[in-house]
Amino acid sequence: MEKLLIEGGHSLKGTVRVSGAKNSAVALLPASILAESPVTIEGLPNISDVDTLSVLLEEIGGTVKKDGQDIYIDPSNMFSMPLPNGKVKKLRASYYFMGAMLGRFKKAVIGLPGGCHLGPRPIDQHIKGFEALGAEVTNEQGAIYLRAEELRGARIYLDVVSVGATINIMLAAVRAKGKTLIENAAKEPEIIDVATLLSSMGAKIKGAGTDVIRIEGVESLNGCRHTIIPDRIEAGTYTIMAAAQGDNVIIDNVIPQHLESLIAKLREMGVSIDTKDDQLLISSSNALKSVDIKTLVYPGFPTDLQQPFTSLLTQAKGTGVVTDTIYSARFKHIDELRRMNADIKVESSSAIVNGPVHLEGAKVKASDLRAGAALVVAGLLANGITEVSGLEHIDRGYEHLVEKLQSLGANIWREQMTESEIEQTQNA
Ligand SMILES: CC(=O)N[C@H]1[C@@H](OP(=O)(O)OP(=O)(O)OC[C@H]2O[C@@H](n3ccc(=O)[nH]c3=O)[C@H](O)[C@@H]2O)O[C@H](CO)[C@@H](O)[C@@H]1O
Ligand SMILES: C=C(OP(=O)(O)O)C(=O)O
Repeated sequence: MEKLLIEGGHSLKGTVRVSGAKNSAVALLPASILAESPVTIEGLPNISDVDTLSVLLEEIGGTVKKDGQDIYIDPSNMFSMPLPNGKVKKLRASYYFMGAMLGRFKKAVIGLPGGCHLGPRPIDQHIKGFEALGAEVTNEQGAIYLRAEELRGARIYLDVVSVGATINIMLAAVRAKGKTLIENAAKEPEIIDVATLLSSMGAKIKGAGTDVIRIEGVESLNGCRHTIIPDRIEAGTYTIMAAAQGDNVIIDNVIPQHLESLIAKLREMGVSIDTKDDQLLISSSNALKSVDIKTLVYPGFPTDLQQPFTSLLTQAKGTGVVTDTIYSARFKHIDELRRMNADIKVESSSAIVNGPVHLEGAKVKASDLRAGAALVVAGLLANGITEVSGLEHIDRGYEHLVEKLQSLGANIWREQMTESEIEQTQNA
């Protein structure tokens, strides 16, 4: 087991290239199950969630070959094997196996998903959608059983705007008989990316990226080649790091429109950001002013950037209130930031951040993926050395974090943990 060490205070300068989007990748890979000939996905990030899903695709009979950042999946010999436990529990997105296997095989047994502990992560809207399409869904000892004689198109209104439910229902509905309407659908760019892959496979989908998606089911889907979109959350994380500690940083391979809410908030704080076709240029920031943020569904401020943004707010003058309306308990990073001298308190679903403070290096633990990103932002700013454990969370979503930050001039490295350190973090 490794830990991350960061010596704070070094400015960041130069160009960092953003990888393919984790939250697209985790849906595109299960979507390949629906094809009956090979699918190639280009530009996948090298992260552990992609590795876990690749192994799951092999477990159900797929042939998976990785070639750098591209992946070739031959789904022709896949079958509906139950996946009740094990790797399924390692990540949230294993729930996309439900929609994809239901679509192709009309049956699936999938364990309840894992992923970051952000408070309750219900899947009632996914199940409501599957049932509307004609599936019988039961929960037996922690696994979801889905069966259908046939899937029939339906009109499905989502009670909450959910990325996961929108994608999962799309995956099943592309193979249902007739027309499906998903109303109050989520509009995140990752949904458009999955719809683009499915359309290249022969699916008939209109309206992805709006709140009404229309799908006309087809008899079969074929293989195709697809290039993934850049990761807006990784891009946003480096943009926040550049705002915190940068001296002319270029974020390359971005779709700037995907980050409008973040860019607007950073500008409001006094950060100078220029946008080009596929780049963001962040000049060195002077005194930062506090702002309030509220996480919302896209195109609102993303919940996944709330945690790293909180670390930046510790450097701003005044009081900033961070409210998470998507995951109201996504504040496990706050105690760790306090260890580093941050002045933050949590009240209900908000964190109240007073700044500016001098952060101090400390031994801290990443409780989840973006909490880890928040601690790295803080470590880059802090006096002395910050040690971050819980790297397995960060590795789920950030490709080559250490190398990318080193190339920008950060003093950051990984070290093996001793037996007693491992014991301490496990008991913490
Ligand atoms: C809308 C939103 O910001 N979604 C984020 C959410 O997606 P993720 O797919 O995890 O969450 P959803 O978009 O599905 O859920 C949004 C909200 O709806 C609730 N819900 C969801 C499904 C359901 O069946 N019932 C239900 O009540 C969730 O508890 C949550 O409060 O986390 C991902 C990982 O951090 C992010 O990349 C997504 O951008
Ligand atoms: C919480 C996240 O991932 P997951 O939903 O896969 O746990 C995330 O991407 O910030």
